[in-house]
Parts: sequence; C-alpha cells; structure tokens
Amino acid sequence: MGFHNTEEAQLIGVSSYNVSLKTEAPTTTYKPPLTNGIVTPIKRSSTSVSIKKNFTNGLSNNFRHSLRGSEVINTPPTTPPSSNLINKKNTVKIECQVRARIPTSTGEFFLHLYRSDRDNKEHLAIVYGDDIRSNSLDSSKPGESEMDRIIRGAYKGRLKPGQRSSETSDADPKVSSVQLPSPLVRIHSECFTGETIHSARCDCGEQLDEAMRLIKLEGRGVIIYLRQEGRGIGLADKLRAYNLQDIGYDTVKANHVLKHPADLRNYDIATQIFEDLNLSTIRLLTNNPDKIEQVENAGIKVIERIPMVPIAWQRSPDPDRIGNEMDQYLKVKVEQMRHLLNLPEALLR
Ligand SMILES: Nc1nc2c(ncn2[C@@H]2O[C@H](COP(=O)(O)OP(=O)(O)OP(=O)(O)O)[C@@H](O)[C@H]2O)c(=O)[nH]1
Repeated sequence: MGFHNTEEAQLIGVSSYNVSLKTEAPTTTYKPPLTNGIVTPIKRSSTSVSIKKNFTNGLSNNFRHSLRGSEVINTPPTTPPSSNLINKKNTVKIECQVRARIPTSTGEFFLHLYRSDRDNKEHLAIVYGDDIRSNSLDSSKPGESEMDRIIRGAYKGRLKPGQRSSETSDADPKVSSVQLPSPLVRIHSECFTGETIHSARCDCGEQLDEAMRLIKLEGRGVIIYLRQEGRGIGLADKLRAYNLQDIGYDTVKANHVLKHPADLRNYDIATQIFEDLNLSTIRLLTNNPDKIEQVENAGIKVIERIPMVPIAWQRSPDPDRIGNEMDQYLKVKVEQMRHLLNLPEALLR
C-alpha cells in the first residue's frame, strides 16, 4: 500500500500507534495545525454583521427546508464587484476556458470549466440563468474566429444546428453583465463517494441535488464545484479516514490521526469565480459558517444564508434512523465544526 511517507505508515500501523477504542481522543502528542476551515481570521467591514449574532440554526422552523427558512443578513446590497475590496496581490488567477449546455434531470444548466494558476484542477461553475455570464469566457481572444468562440462556449443564447455566429438570434438583448440581483448560490466541495456512488456516510450527494433543485425552482443561480475532495485531503486520505471512522474515530479525529486539520479547504477560487461572473452579493446555501466568513473576507457580500437541512430531518426524524452514519457525521459537524443546524431531539441523547 502506498503511504505518503514512513511517518504516515507508522501512524496508521496499530502496532506503532496507540489506537484505543476506549479513549475518545487518540493518545498522541501530535497537534493538528490551525485549520483553514475552523480558524479563519475575520476582518469585517462596518456593514458586516457578526455571524454568531445573526445566524441561528436551520431547523428552528420545524425541520422545514425551504427558502422560507433562510436568514437574511443585514448587509445592504452593494454595487458590482469592487476590485479594491479584494486584495489583488496574492489573489489566485482564474479563467473560464470552456462552457457548454448540460440538460439534466433537474433542468438545463451551463457548465463552466475554470482553470487557476494555483492548481491543475478543473473547477466548475454550474450556472442556471442566461444573465449570469463569465467575463473571462466572453472576452475575445487574439485571432479567434466565430467558430472558435462557439466551440469554447462564448456564445449567447442557445446553439442550433448549422450555426456559425456566436451571437444567436434567441439571445436576450436585455442581458447585462452588471447590477444583477443577488442569486442563490452554493459552494460545493467534491465528494466522489457521496455524489457518484451515493455513499450514505455523508450528505454531499443529497446537498448537490438539492442545490440544483432549489436553483431551478428560483430560476437563477450558481453552484461552484471546487475540486477539494475530502475537505481538501484528497480521496485516498478520505478513504483512510473512513477506515479510522470504522474503528471508532469521528470525522474530525480521523483527519487528525492522518495529520490533517479537520478542514483544509479555502474558497479563494470560488470568490474569484464570483467576481468573474459579476456576482458581488450572493445568497448562500450552506450550514458552514466558515464558508461565509471566507467569502466575505474576500469582498463578496453574503446577504442571506439558506440552510441545507438533511432531507431525513425535514420530517420528524425517524428514531430508528438515529445512529445512522450520516446522522452521526452531521452531529460531529454541528458539535465540533460550528455547523449551523439544529440537531433533532433524538440525536441530542
Ligand atoms: N475528510 C473528510 N472529508 C469528508 C468526509 N465526509 C465528507 N467529506 C468531504 O467533505 C466535503 C463536504 O463539503 P461541502 O459539501 O462543501 O459541505 P460543508 O463544508 O459541510 O458545508 P455545507 O454543506 O455548505 O454546509 C467534501 O469535500 C467531502 O468529500 C469525511 O468523513 N472526512
């Protein structure tokens, strides 16, 4: 088996590492680094409002999961992205390289593929609504033909067989790249297990589907899909973490045993994509206060948080289900990662 290094191999080897199911925490001198995810420095402008003060948990309204359960954050909408809000010095550079129409069982979305100068990954924006346009995609490239623009998706409206111009006849002339109302947005991190093979260890697959459904319902919005598998630790270590979870560690401690912080993610690429899409104020579908803080620190205003309540918790939770792996995973997020969800009664016991 390919361990990253001998230290890690030793760490996982039960013989060389004091793993005991009786003790809650692993008996190790290792101290996890400060996480991006849990300790984010907060620099707030005078219009920002404290998350603690304003965010309540998502289930206060009888387990209902709808846009009505959202929390409006009292920051006035601002004008389009003001570049001076964003520290350009260390800013990751992103570019939308290609876009295409994707009909799905939920509705028709436009998938935008982004590259950054920070990694080799293909980050995505799943866009619903004609008026959300990418500046980097739409800008003309030296020497390109109309066919080049069509092939990379820099057209308006919808392509038709035989089309040769990037200005289609059904493009909405009212579409403007400025002063868009705040759209419904989700920033989602890759989860192969939850989204592709529908793992019931986490709620990731369900959240992605639900975000698409809510955005379609509203008629407009974006899901930023970041390639930060396993909260940034990658799929291999996430699978190692699952083995550790099977022998008694929770999702946070399993990361620590593998010498990772609980959450390694940051949202710089997402905030740059928002800027590229001319979105300076958003309504964010999340339970994770760290996402809100990081996005706001980058100059994007989160004017509303819409909770993502697990579907099984929207009804009165079935007591037989408690103890279920997904519920336990969510409980740890609430208790240790500040997630903004009210635990159902049965999970409090
Ligand atoms: N390390 C680790 N990562 C996990 C585990 N379960 C799920 N994940 C990853 O957690 C991430 C979930 O990300 P998001 O869907 O953005 O969710 P979130 O941070 O909980 O925030 P919201 O869903 O917005 O409230 C994905 O990258 C998953 O692959 C686990 O047990 N360990």
